[in-house]
Amino acid sequence: MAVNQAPNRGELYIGGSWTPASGELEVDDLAEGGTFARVGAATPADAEAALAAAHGAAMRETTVVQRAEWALAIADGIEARADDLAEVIVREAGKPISSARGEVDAAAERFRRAAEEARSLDGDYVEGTTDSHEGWRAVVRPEPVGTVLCITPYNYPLSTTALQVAPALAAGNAVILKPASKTPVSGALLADIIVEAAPDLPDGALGFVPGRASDIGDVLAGDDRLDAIAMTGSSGAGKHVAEVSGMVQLHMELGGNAPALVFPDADLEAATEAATAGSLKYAGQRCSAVSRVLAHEAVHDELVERVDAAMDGWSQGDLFDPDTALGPLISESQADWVEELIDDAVGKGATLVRGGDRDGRFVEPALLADVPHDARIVHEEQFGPVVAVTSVADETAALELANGGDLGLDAAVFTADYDRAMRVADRLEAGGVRINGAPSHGLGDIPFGGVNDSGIGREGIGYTIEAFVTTKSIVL
Ligand SMILES: NC(=O)c1ccc[n+]([C@@H]2O[C@H](COP(=O)([O-])OP(=O)(O)OC[C@H]3O[C@@H](n4cnc5c(N)ncnc54)[C@H](O)[C@@H]3O)[C@@H](O)[C@H]2O)c1
Ligand SMILES: O=C[C@H](O)COP(=O)(O)O
Repeated sequence: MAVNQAPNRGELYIGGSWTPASGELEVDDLAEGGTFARVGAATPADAEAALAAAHGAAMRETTVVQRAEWALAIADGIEARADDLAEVIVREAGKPISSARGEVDAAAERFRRAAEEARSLDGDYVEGTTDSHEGWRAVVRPEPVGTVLCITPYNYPLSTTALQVAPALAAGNAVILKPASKTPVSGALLADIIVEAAPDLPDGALGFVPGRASDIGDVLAGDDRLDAIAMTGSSGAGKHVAEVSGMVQLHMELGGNAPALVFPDADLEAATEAATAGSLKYAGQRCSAVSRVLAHEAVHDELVERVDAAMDGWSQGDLFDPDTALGPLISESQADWVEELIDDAVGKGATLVRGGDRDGRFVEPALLADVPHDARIVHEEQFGPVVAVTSVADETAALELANGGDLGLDAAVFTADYDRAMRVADRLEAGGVRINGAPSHGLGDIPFGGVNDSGIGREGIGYTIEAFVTTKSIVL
C-alpha cells in the first residue's frame, strides 16, 4: 500500500506506486472497517489552490487529436492496472470482485468512448433567415465550458468517476476531482493513471482534491471560477451543492427509489429475477436498484414465495471469491439506516419473511411482504439489501404509490399487455422505465438520469459530454 499522498496543491496529482496488498482479504477485515490505504485529506487551502491552477490551465491550447489520444492512453493505463484497481474497489467499497472487475472494464471503455465523442463534437453552420439577419452566415462552434468540478459517489468509485472525467477532459476542460471521502483510493489511482498516460496534460488541468464534503465541499462548489459541476450522489447533497454553486452548468445524477410494478399478467419468473437481483446486487447500493416492489394483490403472495426461494442463492462470502455476490454495506451508519427502515415497516404491519439480521456492516438480505403504503421504505431510498413487497389493488393505486415521493430515477413495469406497459411508462415520473426487466445503467449506451429530486441532465455515451461543452456563434 503506497497511496498515502498529501493532495496536489494545484499541480498535477503525482501519486505513489501501488503494490497490491499481500494475501487474501478476509471479508471480516472489511466488516471491521480496517484501513488498508490512506489518501491525504485536502484542506480548504488545497481546494483553493486546485481551483486557481485549473482556472489558469492552458487546456484551450490542446487539440481534439491530443485529447483523444490521452483518453485512449488512459484506457490502456486502466487496463494495465486492472488487478490493482479491482482490488482497491473491493477493499474500499466492499464490492465483490466480480462486480469490481466489471467496474474497471466499464471505466476503461468509458475513456475509449470519450475519445470518439471528442472527435465527433461537430458544430453547425447557420444562415440568417430573418430580415434583420439576411445574408448572415454563422459557424456555431462547440467549446469547452472551462473548469469542471467532478464530485463522485462511493458506490461506483472508479466507473462513475470515469463517466464524468473522461468526457470533461476529452471536451477540453480542466477537471477538479473530488472523490467520495469513503472511497478516495480509486480516484487517487485514476489520477495517477491519467498523469502517467498524459504527461503533456497542461499544468493544473487535473486537480485531485480528496476530502470530506464538510471541510471543502462549499469551498469548491461555491467558487465562481468553476464553469460546471458534475455531481453524482444523494439528492440531499445534490440540492445543497446546487444552492451554494454559482452561475455554473449543473449536471446532477442523484438518488433513486425505483419501483417495480408487477401486474396480474406479468411473467413472474422475470419479476422474481428483477425483484431479487435488482434489489440485492452490491447489497442494494445502486441508484438504479429496485427499492420497492408494488405487486398487484392477485400476484403478491406468489411473488413473495418465488422471491423467498430465489434469495437462497444470495449469501455473503469472501469478497475476493468470484462466486460471491453479496458483501457488506459501506458503513455501520448505512447498515443502521437499513435496519431502521426494516423496523419501521414491520412496526407498521409488514411481515419480515426472512433476513434482516445485522452483523456490523453486514445486513442479511431481507424480504418484507405486505409492506404498508405509509412505510418509509416505500418512499425513501433504502440503498440496502431489502426486497420490500407491497400489495396494490390496481394500476391507479400502483402509479399513485410509485409517483408518491420526491425521487424519479428508474422504474420497472411487468406486464404482458403492451398497451398497459406503454400507458404506465408514460405516467411514471422517472428518467428511465424498464419493461419486463430490472433497471440498469450499464456503460451508458442508453442515456440515464432522473426527474424531480433525482437529478438534472442525462448521463451516457455521447450524452454526458453535452454537459461540459458550450457553443460560440462566429458570424461571417
Ligand atoms: N443517479 C446516478 O447515476 C447515481 C449514481 C451513483 C450514486 N447515486 C446516488 O449517490 C448516493 C450514494 O452515494 P454517496 O453516499 O457517496 O452520496 P453522497 O451524497 O453522500 O456523496 C456523494 C459525493 O458528494 C460529495 N458531497 C456531499 N455533500 C457535499 C457538499 N456539500 N459539497 C460538495 N460535495 C459534497 C461527497 O463527498 C461525495 O463525493 C445515493 O443516493 C445514490 O442513489 C446516483
Ligand atoms: O448507482 C448508480 C449507477 O449508475 C448504477 O449503475 P448500474 O445500474 O449499471 O448498476
